Amino acid sequence: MAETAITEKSKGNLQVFESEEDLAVSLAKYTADLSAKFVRERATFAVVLSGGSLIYSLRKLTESPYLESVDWTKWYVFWVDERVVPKDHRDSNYKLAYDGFLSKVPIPPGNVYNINDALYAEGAADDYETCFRHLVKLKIIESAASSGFPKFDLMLLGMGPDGHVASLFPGHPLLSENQKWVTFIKDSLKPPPERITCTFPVINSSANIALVVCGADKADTVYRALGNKQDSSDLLPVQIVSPAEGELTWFLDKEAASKL
Ligand SMILES: O=C1O[C@H](COP(=O)(O)O)[C@@H](O)[C@H](O)[C@H]1O
Repeated sequence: MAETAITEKSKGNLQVFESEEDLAVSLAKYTADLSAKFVRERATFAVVLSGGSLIYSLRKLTESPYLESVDWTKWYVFWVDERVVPKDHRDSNYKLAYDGFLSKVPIPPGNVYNINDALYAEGAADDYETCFRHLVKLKIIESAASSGFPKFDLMLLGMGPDGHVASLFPGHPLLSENQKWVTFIKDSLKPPPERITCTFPVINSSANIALVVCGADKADTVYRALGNKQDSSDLLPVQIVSPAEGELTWFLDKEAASKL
């Protein structure tokens, strides 16, 4: 394993890998270890997925030894964001995750909570929030003691080259949404324009967040987020990721970290 650096920063734990392949190996172990911990402690593991390149980086989890050793029956799966398209559409984050991850591991289908693709954006966001509230009552999702927002065990986030996370884009008014758990956007600059997204209070209530970022096209944004020169005005979405009571771990390949 060619891990080049592990350092502690106020911005979270930073892990930089020689290659995306090494990153994927480490991400699988990190996720499997958290799964074992939460299954031991509370008999469930509530995991939130992103779309995009993150799904490819989860591939090692679908292989030995994790395919056999992870207690997949205890997993509950959610999405941090989804595009308002049918779930068999090529832009669907559900389809991406199903094809690249979920179809390869024995998670009970009833534990997979995709966003309702039969509803318009507003309705789908409300419906997903209602689903979260129900599962918090059932204690499948924990509740953050201080805020009452849902506290997922693990949130696996990607980051776009512009610094967006989930469907929370730079400069968008939704960055300051502080009441809703799930909301919608109809003017995403990255297509498709209509999306559903968890809000920052939900993201930042997570017990663990992994920010998984690969590729030279993201190096400038990673530098802006993690480099020494910090500008607190006009924060990028990725700079707002800061779990209040949880742990943030950055998984970077060396291209993404090349400007640090
Ligand atoms: O549109 C989206 O983009 C981000 C980042 O994707 P990536 O391919 O650059 O890693 C993704 O995390 C998000 O879920 C997705 O809807």
